[in-house]
Amino acid sequence: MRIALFGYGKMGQMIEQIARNRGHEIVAKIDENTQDIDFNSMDVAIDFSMPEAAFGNITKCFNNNVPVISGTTGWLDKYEDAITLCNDKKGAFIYASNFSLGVNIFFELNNYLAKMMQNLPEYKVSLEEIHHTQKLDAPSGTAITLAEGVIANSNYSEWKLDNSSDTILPITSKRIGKVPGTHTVDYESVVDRISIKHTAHNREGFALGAVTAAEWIIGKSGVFTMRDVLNLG
Ligand SMILES: NC(=O)C1=CN([C@@H]2O[C@H](COP(=O)(O)OP(=O)(O)OC[C@H]3O[C@@H](n4cnc5c(N)ncnc54)[C@H](O)[C@@H]3O)[C@@H](O)[C@H]2O)C=CC1
Ligand SMILES: O=C(O)C1=N[C@H](C(=O)O)C[C@H](O)C1
Repeated sequence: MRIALFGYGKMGQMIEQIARNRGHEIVAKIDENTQDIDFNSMDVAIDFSMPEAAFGNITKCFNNNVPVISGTTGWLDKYEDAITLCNDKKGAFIYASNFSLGVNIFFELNNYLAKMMQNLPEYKVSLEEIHHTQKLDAPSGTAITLAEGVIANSNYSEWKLDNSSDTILPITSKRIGKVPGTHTVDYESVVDRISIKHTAHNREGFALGAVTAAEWIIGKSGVFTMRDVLNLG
């Protein structure tokens, strides 16, 4: 498979390593200075760039009939526009706030736990995410997906950073050293606490998930998620 990397930072470099080990070819490494892009040279694009760059990169790929795997976070105000364009162009698209197998299982667990806790108002929910100090967006995309999972299965109506009430689900973001990504969901009552936590030890899981998604999307058209790729039901 001929892969073009949109963004060749920490994640782009990790994806290159995993993709080569799986027998794929990296045909382009695109960054903010790239002038000419040969879209005919690629079978699939993987975008791990920056919040302000992601939508433009995705748009160019759809306009050139290239399937897109999108891992960049912090651009979701334009997500619906990306879906519309993908459908108009009969393209293929997967966005995931987190491509790792472990986090996608964690998402399922989070939804299940939220359903079980739905009618137990004595438990207050809160989310915490910890990442490295170079991270540009807060809260993390993963924390937003977790919050959306809780909200869909509870009486909370919205999430906010560092702000809570009976209807506002609080998210706390911490930036510490080189932490690859740690997410915790807490249910706290006066008598006890239930916590679920995912800790990434490195970036390999994110990169492997993105390459697996790229392998999976070849030959398909439509908008998909990691639930489809991982067959999580
Ligand atoms: N969905 C997931 O599983 C994961 C998502 N991420 C997200 O991926 C993104 C990238 O993360 P890192 O690699 O750690 O960041 P990074 O800062 O190390 O790399 C970003 C790269 O994007 C490049 N870039 C800037 N403008 C560009 C443009 N117009 N086109 C192409 N490239 C451009 C920069 O030159 C830089 O090298 C972030 O949004 C992060 O939150 C990170 C890890 C996992
Ligand atoms: O920027 C990162 O590093 C990460 N970003 C993603 C996010 O915002 O959730 C995924 C992962 O936690 C690492």
